[in-house]
Amino acid sequence: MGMVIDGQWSDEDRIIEDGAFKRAPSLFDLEIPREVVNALRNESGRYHLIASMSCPWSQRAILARQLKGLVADVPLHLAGGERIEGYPANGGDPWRVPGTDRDVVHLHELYTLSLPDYTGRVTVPILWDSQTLRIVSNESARIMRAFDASPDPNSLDYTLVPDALSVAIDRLNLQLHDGLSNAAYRAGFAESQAAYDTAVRDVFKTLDGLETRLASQRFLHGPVITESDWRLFPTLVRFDIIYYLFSRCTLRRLVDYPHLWAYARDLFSWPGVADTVDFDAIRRAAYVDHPETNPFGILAIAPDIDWRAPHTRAQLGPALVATRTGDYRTVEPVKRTAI
Ligand SMILES: N[C@@H](CCC(=O)N[C@@H](CS)C(=O)NCC(=O)O)C(=O)O
Repeated sequence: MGMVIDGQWSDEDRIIEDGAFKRAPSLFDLEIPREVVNALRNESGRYHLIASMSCPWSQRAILARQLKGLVADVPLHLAGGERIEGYPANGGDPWRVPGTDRDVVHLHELYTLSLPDYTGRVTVPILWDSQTLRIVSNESARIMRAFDASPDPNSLDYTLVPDALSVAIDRLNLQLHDGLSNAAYRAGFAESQAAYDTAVRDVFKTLDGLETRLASQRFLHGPVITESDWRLFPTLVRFDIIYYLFSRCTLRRLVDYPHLWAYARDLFSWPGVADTVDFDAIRRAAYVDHPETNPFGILAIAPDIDWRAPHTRAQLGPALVATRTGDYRTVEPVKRTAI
């Protein structure tokens, strides 16, 4: 896939160790300061989200932007297309860097504009400051938290990380990352049987645990929807179309888990959420953009499943959100504008 070393693009990769895929830490991974959180709305148009519809980590940021009503204030730019020198910024065409009169073709140029001697991977999502011309963050978890912390003046101002649940949310997020969301990539990119075996075991152990958990409660932490749910959702969306086959997670499909599958459709039906899902982009990026694992670029047919089928989860109780003052309210859906 390639990376940037001392400010220069290199086709070298440092992501496999002993046959196992190791996700590199994000370099721009500091807590996003309060001034930035406040400026997201107060200085509308200053911060830009660069993301890809195929990428689950990007989808987390896109979801938070959508759910927290930041669509008009934080413009979204979609990167994607054939990976030559990593992600193209605009499908291979020139792309004007927000805040400059400079055009770039590859996303790595944004990284080196921000940090000329950058060494690391060139990943999405990116939160870009068009005033200082710096990457504020390239870590979806940080971006989600910053978007969540921005009070929404046009809707019920709820938080996805209520104080009373924050420890449980952090703990579960970590388990879901290690045991499922990242494990699906460990399975897919494994270069040894042992690495694959470990990863795929983690994936299904985690899915089995989620199925039990969601049999008796509407969301991961009970009746209230939280960040953990929205971090899990992009992984579930991708399961049957890419992780099952492309990543060889072939023990079971999402649709084989009745509670988890209904839960995923419940989240999909949330206002604005379907707009964050591009099934075709997800499939194409996996099958066509990875010639090392799929040399003929043959696009597997999409499974015949209906994400809009009724989900019946309301029988477990109403969906609640947590206000910043700590009480719970039933959700009044707000129709969000398209992304
Ligand atoms: N820790 C990052 C991971 C982001 C990430 O790995 N994104 C993938 C796309 S799904 C990427 O940009 N990969 C390109 C590469 O590693 O070269 C986050 O959650 O924001």
